[in-house]
Amino acid sequence: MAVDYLKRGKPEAERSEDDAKVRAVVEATLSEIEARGDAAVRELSEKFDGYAPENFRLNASEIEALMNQVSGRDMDDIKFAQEQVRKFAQAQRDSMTDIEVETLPGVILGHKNIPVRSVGCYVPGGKFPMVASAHMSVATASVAGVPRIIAATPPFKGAPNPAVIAAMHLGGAHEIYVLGGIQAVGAMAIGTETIDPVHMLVGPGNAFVAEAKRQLFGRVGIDLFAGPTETMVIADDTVDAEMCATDLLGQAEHGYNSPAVLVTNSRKLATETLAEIERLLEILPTAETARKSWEDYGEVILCDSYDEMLAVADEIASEHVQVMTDRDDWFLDNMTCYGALFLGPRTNVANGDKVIGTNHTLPTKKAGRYTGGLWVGKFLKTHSYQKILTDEAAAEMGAYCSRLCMLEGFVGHAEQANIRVRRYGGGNVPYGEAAE
Ligand SMILES: NC(=O)c1ccc[n+]([C@@H]2O[C@H](COP(=O)([O-])OP(=O)(O)OC[C@H]3O[C@@H](n4cnc5c(N)ncnc54)[C@H](O)[C@@H]3O)[C@@H](O)[C@H]2O)c1
Ligand SMILES: [Zn+2]
Repeated sequence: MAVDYLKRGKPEAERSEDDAKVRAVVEATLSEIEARGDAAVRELSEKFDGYAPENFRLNASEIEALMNQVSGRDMDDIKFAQEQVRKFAQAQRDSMTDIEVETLPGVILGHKNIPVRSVGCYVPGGKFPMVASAHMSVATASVAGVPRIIAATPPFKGAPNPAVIAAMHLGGAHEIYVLGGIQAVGAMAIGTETIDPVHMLVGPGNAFVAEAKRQLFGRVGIDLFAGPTETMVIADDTVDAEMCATDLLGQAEHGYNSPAVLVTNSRKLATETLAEIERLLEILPTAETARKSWEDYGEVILCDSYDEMLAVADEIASEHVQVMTDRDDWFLDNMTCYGALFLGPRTNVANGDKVIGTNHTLPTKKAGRYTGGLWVGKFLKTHSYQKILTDEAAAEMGAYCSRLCMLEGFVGHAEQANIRVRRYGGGNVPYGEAAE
């Protein structure tokens, strides 16, 4: 490919070194929680968040008091956003049907969608109190019909954040814990003296949270690998540098490690965007983190053609992909690896993050190659079942089954089939006489 990097981020080797450090911290911390439960959780919360109240779980009157601190306007905005998330989640839920089909006469196969019985929703809150993450996990779990929804978020500046707690409560959380990071996801998945373990963890978070979920996978289910935010802008000459720079920095501000990548076929747009980013970094109040992310992870990739832009974008598999070209729907039709697409200059990633109704918990670190984001379907387990209704079907399926079992040498398996051929088919077992 003839792509030209006008700006490159840190080399891959340095990125994997950072990952290895995080892996080691997470492993040690999870073992602590496993070994010492609540005591370890308390020490970790004190160490990382300077927070160690008598109870990490908020009681009903604490929740009410916090909700009372949220202004009417903020409350209405939170309700509006949750309504959009619920509407789309409900439409997606309605698209998933239980099925039952007769594949052969008398042979019935089906599947049922069953909600996970308990989930732990992590709502990030280290740098920013991420109110919207509560809609994405808690409200969506509630649309799925999860009977026990617990939610955790770190204290923000030393105390529970009223708007985040309000969103968790309105979203339908049954238990709310003010706990962050590895100790939050560890406690919810492993369980402690005071927290009943859940069956599945969901929600985004920083590198520590995402890695902790990854290490806990197997013991519990997880939604997906949703770590530090990534964004990509695919643009041509139909948009200007101010729009592209704004969209890149708008997501780079998440933290010190959020990749923002411009993929374009216009050298003019590429160079102007580089200059525009420098200009905006002088005035953006969150420039400190945005600049660090941009310097370490920002990239500007110049391509020769739209096909090449598509190939580069699929290879990177960015979490958010904002497309602003003369053929946005062509990208929708042809892109295969990404978290979510934001199509056309009127759309933007912040809409998706906060309000439009699609889920903002999305795959990072190339996880978009094998999964989409969190959605109502992730809270549902699809289980199959089968039944044979007639003697004829039992005998016919049994004959095939018996021979196929013996093909693999499974005599005990074959007997399961044979006994049914004898009882319901009235005939000889398929390998019967010869084998006896
Ligand atoms: N992929 C997605 O869908 C998505 C969506 C929204 C947000 N995000 C990401 O969520 C993240 C939020 O990060 P945040 O840090 O603001 O909040 P966070 O709640 O994820 O993490 C805060 C916690 O991290 C722990 N922590 C901090 N430094 C630590 C250290 N050195 N060792 C161990 N633990 C440590 C602390 O316990 C603290 O409570 C951002 O990276 C953002 O990009 C991702
Ligand atoms: Zn964002």
